[in-house]
Formats: sequence, C-alpha cells, structure tokens
Amino acid sequence: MAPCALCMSRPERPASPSRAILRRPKTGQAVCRDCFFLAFETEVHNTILAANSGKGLFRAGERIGIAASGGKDSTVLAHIVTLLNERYAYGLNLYLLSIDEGISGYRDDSLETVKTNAKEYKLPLKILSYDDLYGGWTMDKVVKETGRKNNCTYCGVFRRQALDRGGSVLQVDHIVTGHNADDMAETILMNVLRGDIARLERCTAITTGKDAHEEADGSQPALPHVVKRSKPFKYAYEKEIVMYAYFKKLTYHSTECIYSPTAYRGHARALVKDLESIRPSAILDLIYSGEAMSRIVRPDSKRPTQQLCSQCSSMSSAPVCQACQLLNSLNAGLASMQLSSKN
Ligand SMILES: Nc1ncnc2c1ncn2[C@@H]1O[C@H](COP(=O)(O)OP(=O)(O)OP(=O)(O)O)[C@@H](O)[C@H]1O
Repeated sequence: MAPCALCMSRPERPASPSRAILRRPKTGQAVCRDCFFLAFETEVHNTILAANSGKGLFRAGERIGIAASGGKDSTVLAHIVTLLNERYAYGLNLYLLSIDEGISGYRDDSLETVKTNAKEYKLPLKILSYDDLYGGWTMDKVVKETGRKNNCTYCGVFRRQALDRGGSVLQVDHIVTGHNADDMAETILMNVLRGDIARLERCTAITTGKDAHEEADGSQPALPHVVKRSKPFKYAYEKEIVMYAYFKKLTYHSTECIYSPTAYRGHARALVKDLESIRPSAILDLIYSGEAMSRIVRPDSKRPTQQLCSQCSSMSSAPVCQACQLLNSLNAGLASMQLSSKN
C-alpha cells in the first residue's frame, strides 16, 4: 500500500512515513496502524467533548457503568473509555456491568470474555441475571413460551430495566453502551419507515435520561435518581470498531446472538450495509438526517409523565412498567397472544 495519508498530512511530516496497512471505511484514507488507532481514539474523545451541546458527556468524579456484553462493541468501548480516562484525565470511576439474559451457548460464553476483560482492564464487574431479576424467566424459557417472533422485544425491555437495576447496585450516575453509528442509522431508518418520527429525538440523542426529571426551576422532584445512558460510539463505524479490536488484539466474543436479529431490524441492517457499500458516508448522513428531523418535530412531541411502576417501583411512563407488563403476560401464559395482538 501507499504511504500513510495521516503521517503525510502532519506538519512535521516524517522523512520515511509508515506504509498504510488498511483503508479506513469511514473516510477512505489509507493509513498505518498507529495513525488509525490515534484517529479512532481521538474521534471518540472529540465526540465525548462535543456531546450535549458542548457540555461534554462526562463530569469529573462521575461513576460510570460500562454495559459490557463481551461482544466487539462493548469490549472496544471498555478499552477506549479506560484509555481516554487515563490519557485525558477525565476523572471517572469505571465499572463493568453485564446482564446474563440466560441464552445458553451464547451469553454464558460471552460473559467469560467479560470476566477476562475485567481482569485485563482492572475494572470491577457486576453481573445480574434475568433468572434472578425476573422470577426464572431466562431468554431460553421466554423463547420456548413465545416462539422466535417477538423474543427481541422481551429481551430489549428486560435488558433496559436490568441495566438500570445494575446501575443502582453499582451506584453509578451514568451507563455507557457500545451502540455504534451503524446501530444508530438502522434505528433511525426503522423509525422513519414506521412513520414514528416522534421517537427520533430519543434514538438520535447521545445521552438519554439526563436531567429528564429535573423541574423547570432546576429543583429535583421526589422521583428516584435516573441513571443516564450514553453512546460514545454514536459516530463510530462498526467496521472500524472491528478493525480496532482486530489490530489491538482485544479479547472479545464474536458470535451473533442465536435469537437475533428480528426480521424488521435485519432488513434495516441489510439496507444500511448496502447503502454503505455504495456510499460510505450514508451511515453518517442518516444520523445527521435523523438529528435534523428530530429538531424539527421536537416542539410538537409531548414527553409522557414519568411515575413509579406500581409493581416494581422502577421509573415508568405508565402505571405498570413495560417490563412488568411483559412479565405478567408470561406468568399468565398469555405472552404470545398479547404481543401478537399489538402487531
Ligand atoms: N448482556 C448485556 N450486558 C451488558 N450490556 C449489554 C448486554 N447486551 C447488550 N449490551 C449493551 O448494549 C450495546 C448494544 O447491544 P447489541 O446487542 O445491540 O449489540 P452488539 O452490536 O452485538 O454489541 P456488542 O458487540 O457490544 O455485543 C452493547 O454494546 C452493550 O453496551
């Protein structure tokens, strides 16, 4: 390959620049390994600094739970947040938080990877399981009961709540997830295709839950503390995350979930990948379009009032939270009927 484009573009251009060993999927530049690492890390750092209208993603002293599944995205996330926290002295206290959904032959293996990562990065790890949290309803049992059609709905709703509960156990202020630019583009596309424009604000935001329950005068209401969620990889391409993990030789689990993806998300994913192969900027363009559309619809969209779930006391937009509604239908043996009547 040619000389590294980034070495060549430096003001103190080296006499013998390194040879490029890869072409960046995001920019098309041919770069050497070290410049790729630095560019990728710096872009994530810049995303962190610029987030939330320039206020930044983190505050010094925050306790951060890194949602770690053992897959490529969250493994690279744990590596990079640890590295940037040291390099730029963010002053964060980092923890790994994993949810065992009870998917044998998949999550049990990937959690072993998280345990290895916890040792490698010297981070405390907390694992919570659906089995314990949801009265024995592991995903293996849910799938037996409901079939393969709606299983991702159960898993997604349960995981969201499980991460919140894990956040409370660890007393973290903030959970970061490994959702990447491809995930964002997919979700935006799905919401647009469903005509669900009101959801764009939430799905394009880098941080959700932030100050969501703060009163207009700045005082805090009597509701419990809401753990913020952020996506530092919002603009990071999946292909670059994979390359980073590969060239850094990070330990991660590379098997796809045996129950995913759902048909609709699978089609959206395939469409995004097709568009990316024709025009790599399609992923970022979709995100920018989603952000722009969400700014336009924001004045009309009403946020549902938050309250405590009457069953489990977690935050909810309805008297009974979605996780408890799903759990109730499972316990009553009505699971497949209720979800299919909604679809
Ligand atoms: N079981 C889990 N425990 C903790 N965090 C999870 C778990 N599953 C998913 N997450 C978090 O949600 C993010 C997105 O999950 P999803 O299943 O969509 O991702 P993925 O693209 O396969 O990510 P990864 O490569 O990190 O597994 C993950 O990067 C991780 O931060």
